[in-house]
Amino acid sequence: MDTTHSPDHTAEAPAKAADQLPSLHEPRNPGMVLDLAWVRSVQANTSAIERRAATLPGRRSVKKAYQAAWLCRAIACIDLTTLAGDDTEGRVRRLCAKARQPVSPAILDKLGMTGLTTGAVCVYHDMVETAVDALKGTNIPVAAVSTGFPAGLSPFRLRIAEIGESVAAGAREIDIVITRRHVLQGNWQALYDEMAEMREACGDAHVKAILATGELGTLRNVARASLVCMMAGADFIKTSTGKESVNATLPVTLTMIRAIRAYEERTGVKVGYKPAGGISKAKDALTYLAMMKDELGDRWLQPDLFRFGASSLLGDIERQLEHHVTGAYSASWRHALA
Ligand SMILES: O=C[C@H](O)COP(=O)(O)O
Repeated sequence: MDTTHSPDHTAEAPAKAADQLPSLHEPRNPGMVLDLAWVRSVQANTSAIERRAATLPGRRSVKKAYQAAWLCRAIACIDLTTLAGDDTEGRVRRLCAKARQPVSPAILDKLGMTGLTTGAVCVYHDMVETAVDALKGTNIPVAAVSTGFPAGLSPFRLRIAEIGESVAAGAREIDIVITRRHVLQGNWQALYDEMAEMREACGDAHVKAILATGELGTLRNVARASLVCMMAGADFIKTSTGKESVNATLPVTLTMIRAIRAYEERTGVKVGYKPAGGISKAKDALTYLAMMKDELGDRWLQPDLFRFGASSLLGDIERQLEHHVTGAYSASWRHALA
């Protein structure tokens, strides 16, 4: 896999504000036969990847109006998430209200923006119906974490059945978790078969493959698992459940998005990317967006190809936007839910 550095670009605003985003939809990833020779040939130069990841935040600086535009784009790409054992219908309905109107109308008005929503709402299967109901009249999809999230170790037939139930309940996106053991044992055929069967169970719902990268041991494993999941038809590859001890990181992101680039170069198919877990600061969101732009180009700054999996990021972005238009920071408790 190519690990050469892409050239830096001047940090500039995303071409269009969120309310002017065209409704883009790539054809779904049809997958391909498992190419074991390709998988086994993939390497990851860990020290080069870590060096590159370490320099990116320092080289990036977007200010003022550009920063506000980038932050609005980040909001449009958030899978606004609640995945807690004590989730209630009330919490999910409040989250959905936030997804419909992520920033106060007064702030949006000053930014000259309308129609901004999050990319999706992400919940456990049990909360899908509530979320679908709360989002009626919008085009915001509900994403369900199915397949025995977060460990993914329930009996396989139950994981497949859970996907079917989430789709029947109205989920338009399914975040599945892979069996880490298959990666750790280099059992690529088993990973491919599992992923392909899960994708089939999703039907028309788009499928995001959660790799749980913090449990895969090496960046080489991350790169190979990314490729196998794409070969088996994943529409998105996603870093983490948010429940591992290490979740989304920049080195993992570089590794995964370079796998996406290699897959596109070989097949012509664009697969989406979702970093998830522990992304809670606006400045981190900007770093991720800059990395997507550098490595994959502007097309991957759209919500059909890029999402943040995040439960608390929106609150910090909202504070930054409020600061941008008023010059003052509000207390973080004012943005408690998201
Ligand atoms: O998929 C999304 C993650 O579970 C959210 O993680 P977070 O609560 O650390 O933002």
